[in-house]
Amino acid sequence: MEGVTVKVEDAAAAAADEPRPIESLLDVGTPPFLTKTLEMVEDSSTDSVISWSKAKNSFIVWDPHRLSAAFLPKFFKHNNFSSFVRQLNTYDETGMQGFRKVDADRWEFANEAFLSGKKHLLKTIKRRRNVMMQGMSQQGGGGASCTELGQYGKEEEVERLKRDRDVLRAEVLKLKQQQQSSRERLMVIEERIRGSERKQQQMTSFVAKAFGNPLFAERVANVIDLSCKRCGTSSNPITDEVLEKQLDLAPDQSEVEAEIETLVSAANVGGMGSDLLERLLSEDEEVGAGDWDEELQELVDELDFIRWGVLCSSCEEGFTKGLVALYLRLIRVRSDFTVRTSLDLMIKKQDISSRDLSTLHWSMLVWAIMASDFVTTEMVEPFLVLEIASAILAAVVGALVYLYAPYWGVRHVPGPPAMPVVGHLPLLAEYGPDLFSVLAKRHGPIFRFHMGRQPLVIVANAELCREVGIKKFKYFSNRSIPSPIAASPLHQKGLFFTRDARWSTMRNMILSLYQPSHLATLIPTMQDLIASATGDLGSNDLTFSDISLKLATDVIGKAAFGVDFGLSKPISRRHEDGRVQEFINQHVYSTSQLKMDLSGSLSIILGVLIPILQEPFRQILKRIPGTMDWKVERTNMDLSRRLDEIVQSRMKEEANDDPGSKDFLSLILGARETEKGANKAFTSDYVSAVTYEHLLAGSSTTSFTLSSVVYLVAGHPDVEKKVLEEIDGFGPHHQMPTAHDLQHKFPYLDQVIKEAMRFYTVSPLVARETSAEVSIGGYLLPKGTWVWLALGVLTKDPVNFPEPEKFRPERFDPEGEEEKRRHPYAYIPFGIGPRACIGQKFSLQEIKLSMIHLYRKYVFRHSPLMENPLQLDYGLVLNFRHGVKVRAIKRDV
Ligand code: HEM
Repeated sequence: MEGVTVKVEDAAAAAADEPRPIESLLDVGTPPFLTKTLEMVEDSSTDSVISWSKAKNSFIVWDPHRLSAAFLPKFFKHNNFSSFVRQLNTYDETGMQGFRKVDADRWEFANEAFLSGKKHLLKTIKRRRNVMMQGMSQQGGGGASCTELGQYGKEEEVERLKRDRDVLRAEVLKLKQQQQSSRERLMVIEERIRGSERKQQQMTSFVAKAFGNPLFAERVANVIDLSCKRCGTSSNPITDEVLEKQLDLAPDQSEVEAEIETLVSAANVGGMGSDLLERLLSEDEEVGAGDWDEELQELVDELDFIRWGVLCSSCEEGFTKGLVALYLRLIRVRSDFTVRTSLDLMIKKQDISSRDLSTLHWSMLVWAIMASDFVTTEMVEPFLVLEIASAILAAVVGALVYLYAPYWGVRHVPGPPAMPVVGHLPLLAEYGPDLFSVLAKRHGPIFRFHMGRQPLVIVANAELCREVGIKKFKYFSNRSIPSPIAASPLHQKGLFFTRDARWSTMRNMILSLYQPSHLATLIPTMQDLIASATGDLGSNDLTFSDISLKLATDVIGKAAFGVDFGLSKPISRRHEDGRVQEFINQHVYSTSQLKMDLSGSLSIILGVLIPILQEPFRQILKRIPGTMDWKVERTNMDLSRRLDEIVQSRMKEEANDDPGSKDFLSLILGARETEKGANKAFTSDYVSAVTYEHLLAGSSTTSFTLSSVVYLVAGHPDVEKKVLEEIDGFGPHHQMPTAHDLQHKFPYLDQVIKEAMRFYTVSPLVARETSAEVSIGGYLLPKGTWVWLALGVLTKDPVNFPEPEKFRPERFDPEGEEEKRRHPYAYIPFGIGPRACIGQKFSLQEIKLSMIHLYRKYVFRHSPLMENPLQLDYGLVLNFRHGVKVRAIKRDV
């Protein structure tokens, strides 16, 4: 650190900031207080209250109360007599210019310079120098004062001390701030020095290597004979003595340090140079041409070795050789900042001003050596090989750190050994969704699963789910964003993936649209669509899951957008235009890309394996026609455009006060205007995304659930019998149930639906992400950990669901023992806590209505074309791989 000086950037400003002694703050010329007091005493109208003594060399306060009430406010803007006395007291009564309390029995004060008609003398009266010390001694009872320490004195002292304390506090604060900023500056400088030292070490080790090479040494020896080839001038002033120094091959640490010391002190001669060096060293500061005058020249002269480099300045060749000699010399002395300074100087002198100095700094070494006669490529090669090898090593270490960093934070959580890059994905391919039950059995209720590089902490226990979803919700209020979604802004802007404050504003607003009263108004629309979809199922084998998907899409299309997609109508009755069909095609394509395995687009796969590559690759691939990324991008763009069109035209309708249809979109646009803060959160792109999300979240989940009910009931005649009894028992088949009926008159359907959702949990994993470090199940999870709740494991746990592989709706009978015994959060197919599914009631209403319609007309049997056991696809939600194939048998009723 020796020889390093800290530059004061702005002396004036710094001086202004400097703390000043309290005395100087008090030294303010003739105090207004004295002037006003004199005025008050002089004023003959106040004589009954305050007046001169007979001798006119002291004044007497005859009536302190009246003085406080009538005159102090007028002259001093307060009515506090004690304050007035205190002010007098701040003028040193023991000094020549002080106030004395003349008479112990009355308020009479005197001062040599406080005389009638002698206003000009007032400025000679000075305030006491050390008010605080005086105050303290008074407190201790010592010292004389003009104030009697009675009623006024003590209060007075307290007030004064308070004020003094405040002044001191402000001073201390200021000093602290200055100390802090000095400390910060020091840290910056230390960091720079460390950086310089690092570079110097690298350079030294290179030079040591170069000089260790006999060929190099030999070439250096030739320096003596070198002369400039072009102009013939002897460019080499290097004497034997200098050469000896240069060939001192193993630079001794202490010698090098000594050289640096010499250099720095040379630069500092007479206080000159150090500031300049500082400024040259500073990366933030540009040194203008005007700064390069005498001072610099002096510095150059002192750093005499620089002359070696510029001796042959008559031609470029000479310059190059001189430069190389200089450079080698400079890097040997390990003074990096000197190298910079000198190079800058050299370049300035040779007028190569346009070069980028910072780039030059490193490349200069290689360039200079290659361009010179001193060094051959063979000499440099080992150095380059070393460089390349270190670069490769650094890259490998970097890659390993990148790949394993997320794992490191959760390494204590148990889990099976993970393969590099792909993690546990091969296990998922082998076991399918059952994998998590298998892992829970092996590793307990909380374990690690690596989706590619990303570790997930899987929670497979009802109580822990309650902890994550409800008790510690504030740490888990957001969802982690998986790779397929990270690639799609359209999907990210829905409620599902929005975060923090925006999420809560959006959620509160949407929730208000899901009031039971609004859901009840949707019943007739749902019934129309269901009747149309299930009107004629024929008697052939059919893929029921396709029918239910069309139906669910139509229902949600109508409820969300007010658009009749008409997918479930017979083709002859569809009045769809090409645009609707195109929209649906795009929707289906976009949805089918959201897979969690390795079958998505290349950028999505990369997102799973090496997330850092996902976005760059997506950007490239989406521009290459024919790639899956290109198709996804186009589809999503088209989809967004169409959604925007729908939103824009609906906005216009709203603006025109056109009542239109009261679908979700209209309601949300209306609420946007009325609810506080909603307009900000719900910009039109978010409105599009949330509306579209309904289509996404509402269609495949509902359709999957309805299909699994039909599939499971078809395989369980006893259940089917009870279902039919309940539906038939409700009333004549033309009687449509109301919202109230749906809630209270179909208890067995409730149980069947619940059991089907338990049997095939459409969303077996629910995602969360920690927003701060938090402990779950005894494991401390760092901020940003992906924590997923394994709803699918809970529903297959025999502790909560005995004989879980059996389809038995009665286990949900509210009167049954099993239901009563079960942990309240063992069955959560719609999620848990404030982030649970928003569409739960909507979809249950739709499923129940569909069942009533279907089973009034048909019963179903498994088609022989149906595989056994049923195969599932594992995407963002579960799907039937080959669909649910059944045969509809018309009921004879
Ligand atoms: C059987 C049908 C459905 C099932 C099984 C289901 C399941 C789920 C699950 C498990 C979650 C995550 C909950 C959590 O993280 O705790 C969720 C969230 C969500 N669901 Fe559903 N869902 C269904 C139908 C619907 C429908 C019909 C809609 C729309 C009308 C919908 C809209 C949403 C939305 C917007 C969220 C995100 C809520 C938020 O983050 O605040 N879902 N759903």
